[in-house]
Parts: sequence; structure tokens; C-alpha cells
Amino acid sequence: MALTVNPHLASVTPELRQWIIDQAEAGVSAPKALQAMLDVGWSEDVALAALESVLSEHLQERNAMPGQLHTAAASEAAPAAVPVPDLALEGSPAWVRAGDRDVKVVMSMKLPRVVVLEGLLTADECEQIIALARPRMRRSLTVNSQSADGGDELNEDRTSEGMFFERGESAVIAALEQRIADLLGWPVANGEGLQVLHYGPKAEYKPHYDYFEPDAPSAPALLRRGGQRVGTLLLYLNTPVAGGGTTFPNAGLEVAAQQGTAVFFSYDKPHPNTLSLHGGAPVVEGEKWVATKWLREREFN
Ligand SMILES: O=C(O)CCC(=O)C(=O)O
Ligand SMILES: [Fe+2]
Repeated sequence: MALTVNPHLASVTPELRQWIIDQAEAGVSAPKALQAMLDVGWSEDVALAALESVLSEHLQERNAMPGQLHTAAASEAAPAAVPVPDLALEGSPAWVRAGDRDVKVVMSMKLPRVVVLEGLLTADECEQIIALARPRMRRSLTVNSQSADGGDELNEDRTSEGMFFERGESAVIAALEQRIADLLGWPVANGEGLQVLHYGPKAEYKPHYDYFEPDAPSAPALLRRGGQRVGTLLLYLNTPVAGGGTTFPNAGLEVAAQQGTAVFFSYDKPHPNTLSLHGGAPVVEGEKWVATKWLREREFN
């Protein structure tokens, strides 16, 4: 894939536009195309902006599903896209209904599919959830993809403490789960139990994907309980003084952790071309409490 467009031109020229479309048509993933641009001297910000604008425009022209980067030629390479939770944002409303309340739409992005919302929880509800979780916190584990039972393991990339609530285990949790289901048009039963994480100073969660690696030994055991993860809703339960945002490195995006704010993102296939790589940035000052709701394709039990 030869790229000869002058990287010092900040605007998207017709040649660059065509090159980006050719890459997508040939099945080159967005991160690979980005790397090719960086290799010939593009700055990351400008390259990402060009990729994002050309691909989303191109997809609209083709009337493709949001979040779907590859076209027919590449569909053998990536797994098939499946339906994902999403919000009713047609007409770009300022507020969107979430069960018993309206929440403010702060920003929405097509690729990666990311929506930031304000006011999904009140400060009082955040405090209640922290109080319920606090006595149950343990050092966070991640799924061990090498073990056939999908067991958990300690992970150096994840220096937080965590716990899981049972679905519907208390009134505040059940109300939140119903609110999320209404917001995203996705059944409560397809959600995993709410996870709460606590990060102290310097603690972080390095960039990762939330979907299960389909080829990993652990995949069959994990997928048996409701299929793939297809979406994540993160809820900030407090406001760290500095740091602790959620980063999307392939989109150059960082969502600030603010009490009551939520970030939703989805991934319609277990593939990096969803650009859903994300991480919890190190807490610089203060502490961070966040709740994670993972959504499965089917009923999770
Ligand atoms: O703490 C964050 O901002 C990210 C948490 C996360 O990625 C997860 O729980 O899967
Ligand atoms: Fe995650």
C-alpha cells in the first residue's frame, strides 16, 4: 500500500481520500492504515481526523451500518457484524430518555461508536452504589484467555480493585439496570452484573478490548453464557481531581471522569476494526470510582 500524499497538507485531498477508501475496500484495518500514514510522516491527530472523516462519509454514501469499516471485499477477514445496543439519536436530540429520566447527550461518534451522556445517575445514587460496593472490593482480576474454563487471573495492566453486583440485587442497582436497558434498547437480561472498580493514585487499566478473543482457549466457556460482549456502558461514580479519564487510543479520544456521566461504546464484531480499544488512564490526583455494565448478544446467566 503505497501512500505518496504529502503529509504536510493538513486537509484531505482527493488523492488521500481515494487512498483511504482503497485501503478500506482492500480489507486493511483502520489501525494499519493509520500506521501507514504515521510511517510516512503524518501527525497522529491529523491522520486520525482524516481517516475518521473519510471513512464515515464513505460509509454513509454506501449506506453501511455505523461502525462497519470493511466492505464486501474484506468481509472474510473480520467476523460478521451482529446487532448491537444503541441510542435513539436520530435528529440529534439534546436530551435522550433513559427510563425514568432524560439524560444530556454530550457527544456522539460513529467510529468507534461512542456516546457520552450526562446525568445518568444522581450524586446521591453514585454515593449509594459506592457505599454498597466499598466493603466488597478485591484486587481486580481479568479473564485468563489461556485457560479453558475462562478463569480470572491477576493482571499487572489492571491496578484497580473491583467487585460485581448480582443483577437486580438491590433497588438502586435494579433501577439503574432498567434505565440502561431503556436507554440502549437492550434487555436487562442481556447485561452482566454491574462491576464497580476503584482506582487509587497512579492506578490504571491499560488499553484493551472488552470483547472476548474468539480464538482463545477460554472463548467457548465465556461465549456459552450469552454470546459475545457487544457493548459497554461506563458510569463515573465520582470525579477524580486529575487523570482517570477513559481513553480510546485509536480515536485520539479521552472522556473525562465526572460524577454521574456515562460513556457508552459498542463493537459489532470481536475485531480491532471497531476501534473500540480503550483504557482507564492513570489517576493523577484523588481517586476514581467507576461502574461497568457489559452487554451480551443474548441472555446472560
Ligand atoms: O476505568 C475505566 O475508565 C475503564 C474501565 C474498563 O475499561 C472496563 O471496566 O472494562
Ligand atoms: Fe474495558
